[in-house]
Amino acid sequence: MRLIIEPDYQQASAWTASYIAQKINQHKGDKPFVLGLPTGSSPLGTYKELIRLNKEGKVSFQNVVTFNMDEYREIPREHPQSYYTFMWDNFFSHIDIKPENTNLLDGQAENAEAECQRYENKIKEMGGIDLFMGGIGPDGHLAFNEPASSLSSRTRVKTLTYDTILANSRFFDNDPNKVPKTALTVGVGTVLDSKEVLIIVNGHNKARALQHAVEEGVNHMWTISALQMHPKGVIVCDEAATYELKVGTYNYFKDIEKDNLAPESLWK
Ligand SMILES: N[C@@H]1[C@@H](O)[C@H](O)[C@@H](COP(=O)(O)O)O[C@@H]1O
Repeated sequence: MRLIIEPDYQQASAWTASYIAQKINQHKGDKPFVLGLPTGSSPLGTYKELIRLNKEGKVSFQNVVTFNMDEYREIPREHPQSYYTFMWDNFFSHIDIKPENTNLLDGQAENAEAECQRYENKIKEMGGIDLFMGGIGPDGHLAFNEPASSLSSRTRVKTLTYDTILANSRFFDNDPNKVPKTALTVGVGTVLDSKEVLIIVNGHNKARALQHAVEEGVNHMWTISALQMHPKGVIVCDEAATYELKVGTYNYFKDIEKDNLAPESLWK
């Protein structure tokens, strides 16, 4: 696993966006580049940077297909807090992606199981995900794979924990009762099948999760820790998220990454 420690959120976002843009630009062949995407506040800075790079002509999404991680059930996709709305408001409508190349789970599907299977099949049809970007919750959940989710899980319906409902209530007038109680989510196994996985971890409230992800063993109570099993896992974090790491761990990753060219230098 690589751990990239950037001084602050803005620089972590710039690093992530440049890395993704570089991967898209390096992609060869007729097959589109397949990108997995998250919602939440963690990726917002990355989306802003990718929009800028797209507008400056440094990266194009014409040959990119996206799959989002998750979607709430119980609210229609037109709802201001649906992940569909989030993606169009914060990313898709600002870049040159073809609308038919964006994939999101249909949270309103009557047959949720069939919808999840359709999603898994579609990912397979596209040849798998080249790069899955993600964020994590304070309890280390990846997508909506709450603590104790199977680390080989596939796309399915999940019930949200009260912690997650509370954390996400900030988008629902701070009222936990307004937060959907269930969601459709890709599984940990779905994410791990991607050729590469990049997770953004920022802020003090993620420090405990980062410590478990990096320093503790693989454990279903911290589903992000499954990244340790991935041959190409990258975590990009800010300084604030490192506060629970041992000084030795922090110094180790700072040291082994110090000579690696930061991808943002490509754009200067
Ligand atoms: N399902 C999403 C996750 O995919 C996301 O990583 C998490 C953290 O969100 P934030 O980035 O806003 O802290 O929130 C939700 O629970």
